Amino acid sequence: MFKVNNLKKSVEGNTKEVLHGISAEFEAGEMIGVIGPSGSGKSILLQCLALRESWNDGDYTWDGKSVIRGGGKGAGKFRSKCAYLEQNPTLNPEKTALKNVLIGQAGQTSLLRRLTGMVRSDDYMGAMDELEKFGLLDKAHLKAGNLSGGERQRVAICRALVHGAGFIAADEPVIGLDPHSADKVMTTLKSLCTEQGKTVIAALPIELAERYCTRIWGIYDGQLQLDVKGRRLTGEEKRQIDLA
Ligand SMILES: Nc1ncnc2c1ncn2[C@@H]1O[C@H](COP(=O)(O)OP(=O)(O)OP(=O)(O)O)[C@@H](O)[C@H]1O
Repeated sequence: MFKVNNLKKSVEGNTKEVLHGISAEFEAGEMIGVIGPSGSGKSILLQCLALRESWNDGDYTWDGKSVIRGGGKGAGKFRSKCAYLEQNPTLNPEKTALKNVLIGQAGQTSLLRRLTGMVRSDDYMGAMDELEKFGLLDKAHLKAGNLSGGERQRVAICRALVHGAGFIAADEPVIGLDPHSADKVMTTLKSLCTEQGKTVIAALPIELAERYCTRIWGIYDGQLQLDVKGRRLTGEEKRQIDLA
């Protein structure tokens, strides 16, 4: 179980608090859609939960173990189990999809590996297996720069999994994609939860959160205003987070 208690985060030299004490518990296998108006704190919350940002106050535990009490970046073994997917994944456009998967993401794999690109043959097989699972085998040897947006996002998901992510925070992972590609990415994320017991927390438009997620968090002004099962939200619920 993951538990976050009274998480507070300030920016601009700690002069502006943007998360005002978020508390929640969630389980492995959940797919949580985070919705809320622009500037409400969705991205920064995801970055804290994926240990890409430090926070100022509050505890965060995984199965009762403190990730870093009182906030902090770089919680070693925990950090390598989390992946953070950005809107436009940072793949090296000059390297193949396979190589991008193998080398890994900053924060999840060592700098040495990313600089030298050195990998073992087991890793190669693992990466090819993962690419195949997501229907990307025929793209493995294409340069990432020549892939579509949806394919790039799915390569980034493969990369996260190959490097051991059990927890994936995704910041608007389908923004700018056509509906078909968006559906493929969302289905991929959902299958990680239902079939592999991974945990996904994604900032999403309401309609996608309602359609794909098992749970919905509504953020308004740095606070968790809404925490409900994944379903169509009522007008009143949308009004609570100013999305009516
Ligand atoms: N590095 C930073 N420096 C200063 N302010 C920041 C920083 N990061 C975030 N903020 C502020 O924190 C608040 C929350 O930002 P965040 O990006 O988390 O919002 P969001 O809900 O993801 O918005 P959007 O939907 O537009 O992406 C905003 O007021 C934003 O301006």
